[in-house]
Amino acid sequence: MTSALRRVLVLNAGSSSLKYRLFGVDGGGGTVGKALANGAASSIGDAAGALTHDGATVRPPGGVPSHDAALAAILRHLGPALGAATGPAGRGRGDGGGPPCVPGRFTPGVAAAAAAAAAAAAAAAAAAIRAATPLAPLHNPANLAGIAAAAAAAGPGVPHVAVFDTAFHATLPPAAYTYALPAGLAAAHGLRRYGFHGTSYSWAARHVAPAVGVGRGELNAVVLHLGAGASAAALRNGVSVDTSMGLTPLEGLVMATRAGDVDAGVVLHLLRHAGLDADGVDGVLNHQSGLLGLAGSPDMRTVLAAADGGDAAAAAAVDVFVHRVRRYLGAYLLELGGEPHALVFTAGIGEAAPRIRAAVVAGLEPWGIVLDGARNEAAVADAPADRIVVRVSADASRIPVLVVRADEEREIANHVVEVLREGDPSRAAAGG
Ligand SMILES: Nc1ncnc2c1ncn2[C@@H]1O[C@H](COP(=O)(O)OP(=O)(O)O)[C@@H](O)[C@H]1O
Ligand SMILES: CC(=O)OP(=O)(O)O
Ligand SMILES: [Mg+2]
Repeated sequence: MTSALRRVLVLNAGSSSLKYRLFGVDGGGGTVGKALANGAASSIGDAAGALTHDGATVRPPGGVPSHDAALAAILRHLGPALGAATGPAGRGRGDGGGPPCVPGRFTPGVAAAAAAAAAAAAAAAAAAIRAATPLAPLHNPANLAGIAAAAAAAGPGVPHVAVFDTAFHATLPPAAYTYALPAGLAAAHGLRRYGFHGTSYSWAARHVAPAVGVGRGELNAVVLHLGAGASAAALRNGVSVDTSMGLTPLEGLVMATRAGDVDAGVVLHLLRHAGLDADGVDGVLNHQSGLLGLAGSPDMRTVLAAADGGDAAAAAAVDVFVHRVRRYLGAYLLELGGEPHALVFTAGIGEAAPRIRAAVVAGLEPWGIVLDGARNEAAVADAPADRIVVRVSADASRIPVLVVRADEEREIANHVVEVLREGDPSRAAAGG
């Protein structure tokens, strides 16, 4: 059965991006192989929005207005490759045909979170994902559109798999996932911390463990996923034991447009005294806050450049961003007993902003964290393109500081191959 699995198309919708990758599958369906096509829509909703296909970038006038528009453009571009991969309509995986189309990274419904597994995205699953959209309003609609559009493009008989961004955090202990709300109310509404960016943490664990010479099941690490959406996680024995995002991807770190942690009293104050209703508060906290709210741009590159140019608000935004990351880093170092195998930076800012890395670990030498200035400045731009883990700490650092090139698309494909190899998606190994 699995020998027919030849291609996996991954669609990965972030809050500001829609990345895609078409993978070949090697070893009779067993392992994810070469990327056959690769690209992204970036800065969606911004005038600077762009589409990149296999390294060539085009900037449509006015940008890329929405995830729907991004998806349409990507499928238009992929048309020939998809056709070649799927063969005539109706030829599915079972008869030598096409790719499972894989819209990735959903937030689950409550039941799916408890089951903690990647799940088949049949119509019922799509309905469950739709029902969970209030928990991930920035992500689920884009991924649901991905299912529909990919189904239309690939034709019948091609399996679709949803990989849940929360599944990796199914191991959170109750002390970490419980909100101190009335227990009955919390149970009735599924109010608990779920955590997100699981695909990225799963990828980081897969590669950091061998890099520091331990088995994946032994790895203790603090991982900082700093992208447009940002979160932190503490991994003990290879699994998540704490994370900064909560019921929704709004809690925790300062993000591009999301506030992260605020006193819940702020919400009440805005409702009672600022003339806002629930949608208005949603708009403020999810879309107008974070770097955008503090500094006028959601893009850390712009904010850093403005800070360099003497913009006090931009400099303050960087300080708030870093302060919040350090608060979680300190907590997670304590939680892991002070001596994890690694401190890991990953995602857009984590990979490409040496200054942010340096600020996050400044003064932590007494805690065994010593950056190497030159390595930090060079990473990861100067590392070979196929190097996933780059060390930026000094040799004397008791805790290695590593930068991991995030590859959520390949990790999604890894999970898909695992799911389809199992045959029964509901028995899939937790991941994503
Ligand atoms: N050289 C850089 N310096 C600082 N920030 C960067 C750099 N390159 C990218 N970023 C930031 O990374 C973020 C995007 O990260 P990414 O993980 O791709 O986001 P998404 O959550 O949309 O997947 C953007 O906010 C951008 O500002
Ligand atoms: C879950 C989440 O916030 O994702 P992203 O960082 O892609 O916005
Ligand atoms: Mg992301």
